[in-house]
Amino acid sequence: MDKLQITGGRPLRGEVEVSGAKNAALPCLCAALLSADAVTLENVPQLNDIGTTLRLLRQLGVKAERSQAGGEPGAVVMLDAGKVESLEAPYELVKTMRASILVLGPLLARFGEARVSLPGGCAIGQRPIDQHIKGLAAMGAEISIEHGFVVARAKRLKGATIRTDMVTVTGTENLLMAAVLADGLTVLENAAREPEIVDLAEMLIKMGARISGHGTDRIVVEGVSRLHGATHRVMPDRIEAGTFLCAVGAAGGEIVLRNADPASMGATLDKLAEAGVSIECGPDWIQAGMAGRPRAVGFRTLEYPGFATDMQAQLMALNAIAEGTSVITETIFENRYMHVQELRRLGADIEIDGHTAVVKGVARLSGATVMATDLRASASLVIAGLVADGQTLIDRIYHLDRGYERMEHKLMQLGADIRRLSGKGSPE
Ligand SMILES: CC(=O)N[C@H]1[C@@H](OP(=O)(O)OP(=O)(O)OC[C@H]2O[C@@H](n3ccc(=O)[nH]c3=O)[C@H](O)[C@@H]2O)O[C@H](CO)[C@@H](O)[C@@H]1O
Ligand SMILES: C=C(OP(=O)(O)O)C(=O)O
Repeated sequence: MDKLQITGGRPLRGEVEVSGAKNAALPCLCAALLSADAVTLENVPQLNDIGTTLRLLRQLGVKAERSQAGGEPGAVVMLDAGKVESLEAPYELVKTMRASILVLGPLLARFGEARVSLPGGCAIGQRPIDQHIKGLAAMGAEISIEHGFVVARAKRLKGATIRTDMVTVTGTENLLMAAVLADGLTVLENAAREPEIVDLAEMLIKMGARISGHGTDRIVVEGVSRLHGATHRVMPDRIEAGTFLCAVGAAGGEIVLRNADPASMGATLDKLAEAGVSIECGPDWIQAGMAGRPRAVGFRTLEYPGFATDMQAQLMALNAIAEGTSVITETIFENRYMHVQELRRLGADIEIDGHTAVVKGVARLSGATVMATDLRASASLVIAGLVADGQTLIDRIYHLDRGYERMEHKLMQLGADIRRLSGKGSPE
């Protein structure tokens, strides 16, 4: 398994390109299943999760080709779901990536049947899919759990008013993709408002879907009988961008992020400004600088437009070396503090009490060997490693590779002393 070796203490200086958003690209790739015509996606990041999704789509019979656009960051992916041969998402692929559940809505809506392996629990929490199932059942699907698979059938889905018990991002995406081909009107109440939902809705609209209210908590969909092909550019990754901003806030220096979407990053930008990071934004760029230690900033994770749970670990790493004490509350996932014990190995002073973490900023961290436990936990260890004295070795970075494109190259470009040590053996 690959490891990252970081020698800390260098400020970050220079420019980097933000990649396309993983969490927008994944549903957009699955949306290609909704049409028999070809769909082209631009600005698709090169990530393990994208590779897994393409393998899954190919297994279903979708023709999927990716090519690097000349001079453009990100890749172009062409998808043709004209000849879907299988309606089953197998355990081997679903177990490595929960977002595989996003094929359920499109397969059921277009083909009247789908079998998707149950994703199971994962490091950051239980993450059940009961709301996806409840919503599809409300649209008339017969759903059962058989041999570890969700088996769903419906001759044609019927529009319905669905109010999910909590705000769920992939739940909203699955129901939205199911509703676009359903018979009649669907109203999604308590819908997620994340920018990635808006990106997906915009792609579906280009394919001929009739959707309004995306970006609010009430999405209205008027079903159509078929969708056509389209070309769509995936939005920039607000979590990757926020991770680089936390890195410069902790390590110091001055960076410019290109191909960013500051409009989708309000809560993160506000918190970093509160921490003392100087921030200037244009329509698609962010300049951020930091001299000296940041100030501690408390926060609660919330659904969009609140502070994203996917940024919690990275801002905690910044707080670990800040002046003062911060109180952090994780409200979305029940087990998203796995990075804390690893940050402690680097010298951080963090106490956990239930959903709350109290972080007493320390003046210095010291390099050590640590283990990545999930995607954003890995990113927080990278940030801490950039600040720590001496060498930090981060093991199990396959988690990082799920969601960050060429992270070590981008950090190297900014002057960090970081390198990948290739190891043998593939992760489970
Ligand atoms: C691929 C993708 O876009 N992943 C993101 C998505 O995950 P994901 O869509 O899986 O997260 P959800 O928004 O669904 O989860 C929110 C909360 O609702 C619970 N829940 C959800 C669905 C359900 O049927 N039942 C249920 O109880 C979850 O366990 C969690 O506690 O949103 C999360 C919250 O912003 C992000 O951290 C993930 O990066
Ligand atoms: C938790 C995340 O992703 P996923 O939902 O794919 O596990 C994430 O992107 O931080």
